[in-house]
Parts: sequence; C-alpha cells; structure tokens
Amino acid sequence: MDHDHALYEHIAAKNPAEPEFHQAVAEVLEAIRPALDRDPALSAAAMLERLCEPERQLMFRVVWTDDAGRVQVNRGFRVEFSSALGPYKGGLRFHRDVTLGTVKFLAFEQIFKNALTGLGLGAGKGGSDFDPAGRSDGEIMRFCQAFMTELHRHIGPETDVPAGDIGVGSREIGYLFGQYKRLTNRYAAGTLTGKDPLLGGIPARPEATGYGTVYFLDAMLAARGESLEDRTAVVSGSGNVAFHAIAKLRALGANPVVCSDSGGYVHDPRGIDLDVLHELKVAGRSRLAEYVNHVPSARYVPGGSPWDVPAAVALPCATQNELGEQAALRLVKNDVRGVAEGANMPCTPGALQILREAGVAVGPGKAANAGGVAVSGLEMRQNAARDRWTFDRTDQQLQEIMADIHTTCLSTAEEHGVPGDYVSGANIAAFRTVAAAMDAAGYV
Ligand SMILES: NC(=O)C1=CN([C@@H]2O[C@H](COP(=O)(O)OP(=O)(O)OC[C@H]3O[C@@H](n4cnc5c(N)ncnc54)[C@H](OP(=O)(O)O)[C@@H]3O)[C@@H](O)[C@H]2O)C=CC1
Ligand SMILES: O=C(O)CCC(=O)C(=O)O
Repeated sequence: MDHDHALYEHIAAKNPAEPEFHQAVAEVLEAIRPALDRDPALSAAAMLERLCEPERQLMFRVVWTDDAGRVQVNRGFRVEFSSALGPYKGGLRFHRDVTLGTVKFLAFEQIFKNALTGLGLGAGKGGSDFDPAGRSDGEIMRFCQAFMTELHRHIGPETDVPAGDIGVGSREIGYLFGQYKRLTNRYAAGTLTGKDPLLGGIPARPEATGYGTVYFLDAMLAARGESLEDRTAVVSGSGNVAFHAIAKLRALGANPVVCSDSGGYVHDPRGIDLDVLHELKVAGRSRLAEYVNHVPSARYVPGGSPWDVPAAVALPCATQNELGEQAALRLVKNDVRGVAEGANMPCTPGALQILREAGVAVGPGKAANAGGVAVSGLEMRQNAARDRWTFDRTDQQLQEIMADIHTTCLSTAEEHGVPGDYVSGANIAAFRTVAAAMDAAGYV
C-alpha cells in the first residue's frame, strides 16, 4: 500500500461516518501528488498527517424556545481546522443535514481556498442541524442568540471569524453579532463578516461569491480564446451564490436559463427574470415552484436535474455532490465548455473525472468560489482600519483577486505538467503555501 493510500485509510478509520470529509481529503491527496513527487520535503515532518487533523473541533448543545413555547435542542459545531496562515476563517451553515463530518469537510476545503486568496486567512467552518425552513423571524433570532451564547467564547477578530453559508445570510449574522456584542461588551466588528453595512459590513459581500465564480469562469474561457457572450448558462440553486452568479452572467452577456432549489428546477429560455427571482428567493423566502406564476412561459420541473438542459456553461451553486456522473456525461454530450463550482464540492469525484477527461475547463470550488471569503478578508481589513469601502472599490479588488487566483492555478498546473488542469493547480498552489507556513512555524 503506498503512503497516500495508507494515510487515506488511516484518516477514514479515524474519522468514521464522515464520507464528505474522506472525499475532500482524497481529492487533495490525489491532486497534490505531482508536487510531492517533485519535492519530497513537502511531505516531511508528518506534514500531510498534521494538515488533515483539525487543530480543534467544538460540538455543543443549543437550546432555544420556539413560538409555541416548546423547548428545542440542536447541535452546534465549529471546526477550527488550520491557523497556519491567519485566524480561523469560514462560514456557518444552518441546515437540517449538517453533521460534524459536513462541517469538517467544509473547514478542510477552506484551508486551501483561503490560502489562494493571499489574504492571510486560516480556516474554519461551523453550523448547526437547525432547520430554518418555515421558522419565524423571532425563532431565527432566538436560535442565533442561543448558538452565540456558546460560540462567543471561541471567536474574535484575531482568533476565529465566522461568516455565512447555507441558511445564514446577513439577517442571521446580524443576530449573531448582536448577541456577541451583548455577551462580551465589545463592539468588535471584525469578529464576524457578512454583516449589514449598518453593523460594519462591507458593500458587495453578498454579491462576492456569485460574482467571483463568474469572474473565474470568464477567465477560464478567455484563456481558451472563448467568452461568455451569448452563451447559454445553467445554474443550480437559487440562494445567495446562485442569485448573484445569475446576475453577473447576465451582465457579462450570457443567458442564464435555469436555476433550482431542493424542490426542482425552472427553465426560462428567455433568461431567468432577476426581479422575480429576487422577490421569491432573496426578499421573500418562497419556493422556486412559484416562479411560473410570475412567468407563465417558463417551465418548472419538480425533482428534475438542472443539468438536463443543454448549455455552454454550468455553475453548480447549491450544495455538495449535487452533480454526479450521469449529469457530467450529459453536460459533455451537450458540449459544455466550462464548469465553475460556486458551491463547495458540488461535483462528485466521478463527475470531475468525466469533465476533466473530456477537456472541459473545470474551476474547482476552492478557487472559483473564493471570492466570498476574499471579500470577507477585505471586510476584516475595513473593520480593523475603521474604514468604509465603496461597492466599486470592493468589486474592483474582487476582480483582481479572482484574476490572480486564476493565473496562479493555471501557471501551477503548467509547472507540474498538467496544463489547463485547474483542480491540480488550485490544490498544489494552496498546499505549497500552507505547507511553507506550517514549516516556518515549527512542529505545531
Ligand atoms: N455564501 C457564501 O458566501 C458562500 C457559499 N458557498 C457555497 O455555495 C453553496 C450555496 O450557498 P448559499 O447560496 O450561500 O446558500 P443559500 O442558503 O443562500 O442557498 C442555498 C441554495 O441551495 C439549495 N440547496 C441547499 N441544499 C440543497 C440540497 N440538499 N439539494 C438541492 N438544493 C439544495 C437551496 O434550496 P432550498 O431553498 O430548497 O433549500 C438554495 O437554493 C453552498 O455549497 C455553500 O457552501 C461557497 C463560498 C461562499
Ligand atoms: O466569508 C467567509 O468567511 C466564508 C465563506 C465560506 O463559508 C466559504 O467560502 O465556503
């Protein structure tokens, strides 16, 4: 058994029932192999073993009361995976399916993503199995307050800086921040990012992940002499990332015709109507099925796969493992040119292999969706300097960061004999940075 395989087996056995974490580790071990072969010093001093073991993981009880006065109990998590490059940084996910394994895989991905931003960010992720669907504003607030009652002991601008993810937007961040302030008696704005600008949030953080994913996709196409102009796009999800990806695709001349939620997908050949989508999914908290009540010419396919609709570019922006092998084969058959992962690990390993072997430009989440955490890093700067950035300044910086990440991935892939392979390029470039910092800090 070679070392990578033995290490993988060891990690899988040590972290039972965490298949998503195993998957994320396997992808990294495979992708960085060319770098380890060139420079064995990179894996000396148990570097890989240390990298795959979280520095700290917290699991706690969250008790709150619902509107009927019933006592509810949820589980909270925060995995502080790596402080090699800076304070732990990463979002919080509130979703009924969240487990320790989910949070651990997300925190592990975050190590590499955050390294690519070049902003000096460590990595963490957290969340809860709390299901926000159908909960009132008061219930959301009470849950957030109960969650922060434990979490506040572990976070701070120099320690660990949470933000949003699935089920956590600026409303939840506001309630979490309010409770942090109340418990600590400190207006430490840099403790959380993704805040409303009234609480010290940076403009363009809501847009950043979706916009950044499209900037990355645009750069991948440009590197191949192609563009988004007049290209049909399919997007999965209809939340924060998907909505802003659709808006930016539109702005850059593409025609996004599909979006989805966990109930099914909408196909609107004239292009997704942003006003309707905003009203349904961003301002309101309705189901996507209602889209066709506003746009009768569109089609809603309950339980359908968005990847069935032919398109030149595909952006999975909902959740992990949402794009499998059958979907990848369909995308290839329909001559897809680029796939950019707005979500974290949305393509299964089999799907990734099919797309890469077919020569499709694939932007892995740790590179393509890094714009969100990058702008969070800018929000930390803004807060530390007690400054106020404008939307345009933030967006300009975001574009530069995404262009740099794209160049880094491309040149690293080229240097390691896998030209055009963004998955390898992203993992190797990030790993080299993190390994160098870990090496410099000694055996910790
Ligand atoms: N927010 C951010 O800044 C960043 C987010 N990401 C990643 O982007 C993805 C989307 O996050 P975000 O837009 O913030 O989250 P939101 O909560 O705003 O939206 C999530 C969307 O995904 C759909 N979805 C969630 N779970 C499932 C599922 N099991 N099957 C099908 N659809 C599902 C939701 O549908 P429904 O409403 O029906 O549940 C909703 O449309 C996640 O993978 C997240 O980790 C990555 C980088 C940064
Ligand atoms: O903005 C952040 O800190 C993290 C965003 C996030 O959770 C992610 O990149 O997946």
